[in-house]
Amino acid sequence: MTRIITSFIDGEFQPAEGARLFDKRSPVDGRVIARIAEAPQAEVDRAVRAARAALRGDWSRMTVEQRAAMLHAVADEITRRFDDFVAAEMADTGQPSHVMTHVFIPRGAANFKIFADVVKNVPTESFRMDTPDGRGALNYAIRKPKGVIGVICPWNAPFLLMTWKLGPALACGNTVVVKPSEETPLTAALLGEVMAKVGVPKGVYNVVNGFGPKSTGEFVTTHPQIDAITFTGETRTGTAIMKAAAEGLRDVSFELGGKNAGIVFADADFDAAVDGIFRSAFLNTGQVCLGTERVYVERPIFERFRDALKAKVEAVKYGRPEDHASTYGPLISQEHRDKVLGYYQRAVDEGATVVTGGGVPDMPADLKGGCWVQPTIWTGLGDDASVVREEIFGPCCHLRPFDSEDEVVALANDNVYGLSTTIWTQHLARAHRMAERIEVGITWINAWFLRDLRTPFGGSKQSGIGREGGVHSLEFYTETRNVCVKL
Ligand SMILES: O=C(O)C(=O)/C=C/C=C/O
Repeated sequence: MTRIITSFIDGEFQPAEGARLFDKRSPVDGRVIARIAEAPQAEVDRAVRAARAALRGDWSRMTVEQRAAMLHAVADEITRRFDDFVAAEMADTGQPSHVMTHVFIPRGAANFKIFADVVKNVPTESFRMDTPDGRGALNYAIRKPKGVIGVICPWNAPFLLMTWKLGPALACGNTVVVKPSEETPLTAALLGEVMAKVGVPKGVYNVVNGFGPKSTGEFVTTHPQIDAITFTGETRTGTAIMKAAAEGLRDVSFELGGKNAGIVFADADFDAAVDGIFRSAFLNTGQVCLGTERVYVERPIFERFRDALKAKVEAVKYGRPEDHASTYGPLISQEHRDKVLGYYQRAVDEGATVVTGGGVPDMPADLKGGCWVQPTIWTGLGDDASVVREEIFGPCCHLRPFDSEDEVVALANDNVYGLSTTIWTQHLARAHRMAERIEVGITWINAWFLRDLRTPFGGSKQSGIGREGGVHSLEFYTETRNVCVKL
């Protein structure tokens, strides 16, 4: 019997009777692994009303300490059900177990803990002012929840990215209506079980599944009782959400697309740089917004680096995620696979040298229905080639030699996106100079995807709006009010 996932509203999963169901297929082999209830407008409205009612209920009467303790309890329950979350995310995404157990799922608990601790320790400001009568006045700021937050989640790191938004949203006393990607509904549903188990007041956490335009996503972002919208995903979708948010003047927090540069200088720790660029280009089958799709290598080591990266790519092990020997998974869907293969073809049409990959692997019969593509490396393209400029969001990268710091800074900045960069050099001063000059939100030096959750995180240019992380998240998830008392 195929599992049915329904909306989670006001602390309960909704009945499936009468719901319009759509298939969730495994990216590994194409099998239907669940049927998902698409939430119509009326159900989204019920979810928003439940979230609004919860704002005025027990949740709003909790002290910061009580709310923080409850979020720690959520984190502990996630940890207790760690294997269930790993299994659900593997089923949804097809990504190998080590990616889940070492990278994505541990962040679920961490994202709740960090913000439970931030809200307990963050100061608010106060100013004592002098007045003509000599008696003065006292100003102090207070932070209030923003209200009902619409959380629109992506499919590439579903649980990590959903909880990255839920942690601060709930820690600040808001309530949420979550719309997972239609590709990856399982962990959001599982989190509903956790919220109920922990005793998070009904209506604080609500989940409605469905699609984007003219479906659940649009119903959430256009709902007049949604006070703010946070979204991680493609820039084009972000633009549409921002237009919807303008009606009613709702605030937005966006982490959007990227065309991130990897930069390797000849003095880099060679093996570390090869490993780092390999991870940044091919982890999660290249489906990471922070991932590297264009690699600039200082000319003296270009061929050696190209050959070393090629060897690592050709050593990946395709396979089912639950098979611990697997080191490489499928793309999320046939639609996305077609998009990536379209870029593979365009690269060849534009004259690329295909160093490795460029097509579809010959999979065993039981996996032929999956969304598999070969990890791919190109060289030889001009700086205006589409695979050098446009976000592909797949397991591919273009390598280009460079000769100077100024040249590679100009190359890295020559893009509409500005999310992240990973730079490999042992020249300390140069590393800091580069970090100053490259127009991105996050720069890693001799590292990639190394995350301190207290730091400001977000994109420049068309890679996003706002910064989340540590105290920075409070700017979006609270309203700051000033009180001035005449003494
Ligand atoms: O590490 C994070 O907090 C985060 O947002 C990662 C984003 C990955 C996007 O694909």
